[in-house]
Amino acid sequence: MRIGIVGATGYGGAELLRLLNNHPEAKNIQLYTSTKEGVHIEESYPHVATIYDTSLKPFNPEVVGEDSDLVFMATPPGVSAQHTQEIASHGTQVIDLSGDLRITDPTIYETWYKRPAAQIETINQAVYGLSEWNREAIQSARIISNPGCYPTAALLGLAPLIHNDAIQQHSIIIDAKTGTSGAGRSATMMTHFSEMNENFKIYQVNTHKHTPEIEQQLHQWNNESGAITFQPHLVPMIRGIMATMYVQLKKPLTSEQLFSLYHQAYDGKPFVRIRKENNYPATKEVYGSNYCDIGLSYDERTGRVTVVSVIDNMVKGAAGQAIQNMNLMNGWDESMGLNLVPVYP
Ligand SMILES: NC(=O)C1=CN([C@@H]2O[C@H](COP(=O)(O)OP(=O)(O)OC[C@H]3O[C@@H](n4cnc5c(N)ncnc54)[C@H](OP(=O)(O)O)[C@@H]3O)[C@@H](O)[C@H]2O)C=CC1
Ligand SMILES: CC(=O)N[C@@H](CCC(=O)OP(=O)(O)O)C(=O)O
Repeated sequence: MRIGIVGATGYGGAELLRLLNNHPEAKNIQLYTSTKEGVHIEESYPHVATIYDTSLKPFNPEVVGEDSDLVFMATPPGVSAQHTQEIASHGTQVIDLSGDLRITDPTIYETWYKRPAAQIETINQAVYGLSEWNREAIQSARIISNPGCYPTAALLGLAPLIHNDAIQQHSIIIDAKTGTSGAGRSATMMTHFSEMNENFKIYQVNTHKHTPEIEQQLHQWNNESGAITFQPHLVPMIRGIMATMYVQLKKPLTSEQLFSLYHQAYDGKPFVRIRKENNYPATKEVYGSNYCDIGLSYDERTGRVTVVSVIDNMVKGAAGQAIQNMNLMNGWDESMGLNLVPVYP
């Protein structure tokens, strides 16, 4: 398959390069740039020297569409909104890692992203690529909106309870922590070493753009579901997300019933692992892999469940899930190229 990566010099692009090197169907990979035409990828990323002997080509959506069977858009907000339709018009599959096509209501997108939404025709064609829960639609999709990193961790953790209508409306609190690679390769005041090392920050309080994305999917699963509290934090690590979620149950569950809901949902799904009782996942235990590990506890005193969900933001939260979706779209084994043991320690 001929694959194009737009935004190959960014962190999402670099992670696609790492993973696609082990993918048997990814034979012909072209890399596109908006600023570094003609530069060898090794100059941006010496760690891929001798593995990718390729120079960056200028990003022209018409050429990219013509020359590719599938394109990954690993680009900042706004780029996919503008160019996906033209790329897809060549019959090319598009997987967008940005948030441009995830929100189905353009008014909600514009409120949270503070920029113009994509054309409604493009948004309507895009299928939300939460691989474990939207398989049939993904299998027949031409355009995928790859989920955000926080929504992936949060939604995989909440799905079994929401599907079983077990949660009291308005009781969902998602307390999430991420590493700095989530902010991309460009240095910012928020993430540079002196600001972030030995520090722990809360950010975008009640205003993060992943809030409507999580609410939209929860509502599609259960129309009783409404507003949530979602609070991101930045911690001094590079990769990883931990979403700790607190939800009030409608009726008490035994611990056995709680674990049974999660096993019914995820047994047979290769990338979601449910921990045993009293065992909680750490971000390092999924580092560099496509796993989402989930730990659970029901507190009889409060009637609340605590769900702990961890992913690697660069893999299951971006490039890994994008490749899982590429596999589903093309009728391949969903694990193809993704059989990675987490890097530990
Ligand atoms: N990092 C993460 O953990 C995750 C990221 N995402 C999303 O994936 C997308 C990429 O993120 P990430 O790789 O971290 O970001 P980076 O900032 O590291 O990389 C983005 C790349 O996009 C390219 N680019 C910028 N403007 C344009 C343009 N107008 N046309 C074409 N290419 C352009 C740049 O490359 P060049 O200058 O060579 O053109 C740049 O290297 C973002 O939307 C991000 O929000 C989603 C989930 C997780
Ligand atoms: C540390 C940091 O800044 N993380 C990013 C992660 C989100 C992201 O990558 O955005 P999309 O997946 O929606 O494009 C953030 O909070 O905005």
